[in-house]
Amino acid sequence: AHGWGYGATDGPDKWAENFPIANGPRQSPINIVPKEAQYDFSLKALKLKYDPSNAKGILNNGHSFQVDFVDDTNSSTLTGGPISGTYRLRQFHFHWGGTDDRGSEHTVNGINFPCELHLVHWNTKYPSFGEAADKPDGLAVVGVFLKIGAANPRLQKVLDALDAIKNKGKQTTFANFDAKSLLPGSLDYWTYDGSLTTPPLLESVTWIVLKEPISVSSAQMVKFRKLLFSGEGETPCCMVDNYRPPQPLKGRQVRASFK
Ligand SMILES: NS(=O)(=O)c1ccc(C(=O)NCc2ccccc2F)cc1
Ligand SMILES: [Zn+2]
Repeated sequence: AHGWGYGATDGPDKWAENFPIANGPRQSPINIVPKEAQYDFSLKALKLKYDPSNAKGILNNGHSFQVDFVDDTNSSTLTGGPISGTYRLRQFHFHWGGTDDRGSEHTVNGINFPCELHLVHWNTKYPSFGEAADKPDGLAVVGVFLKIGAANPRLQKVLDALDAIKNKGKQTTFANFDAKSLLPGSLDYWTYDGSLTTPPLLESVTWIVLKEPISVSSAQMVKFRKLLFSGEGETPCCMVDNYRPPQPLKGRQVRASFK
């Protein structure tokens, strides 16, 4: 079966067996080298318009947890930046490590952050997320690094919901959440053409990685790590290290929206 995970037998080094695109030309994540990123004056400012009332639920999908949004109207959208047209917010989720020294998917000059937030959007030129997910311009994901520091009050509502979704497959309602509150002060970004960082690893993502991290405390990271990959009644397996390591750039250009 297409069971994949992050363990020794089903982790990133094994994904190419069922998903050969894992060795494709535009895989994600990557290591970002700021000095090698080209400043592009034609890149527009990111415009993120999120309606808190679109938040629907929070789900443990066995690989991460995600907050899902109602995406049947253009009330929560991403425009501007490197993309053309309008992309709708579908969900956000995180990747994190077993300790504070690792966990992010993208790295900067080889540095890992303890956690990375992904806000997933799909191009409304296609009728649905599923239709957009395998098109070269189908998806746009905004990546935000989390850096150990002061506790982040904006994360607290998300973290407090995790006790209710400890096991794979559990979900609960999650209403009235402003995803914009998770963004840093600056929307300066790096951008490059990439892929989903989990199977099916589709090469359909315009990546937009913000330069400025948001804060998270060590105590808050402990809460992420209380989640389980495993389902109820299965041998408990802590949900940690659910990140893919950086992939070969294969000649791609990383552009910067800032000097
Ligand atoms: N870590 S990330 O790159 O931001 C990422 C974002 C979304 C997905 C996803 O939706 N997978 C399920 C899926 C894939 C394709 C079609 C339909 C799906 F539901 C996977 C990875
Ligand atoms: Zn992700």
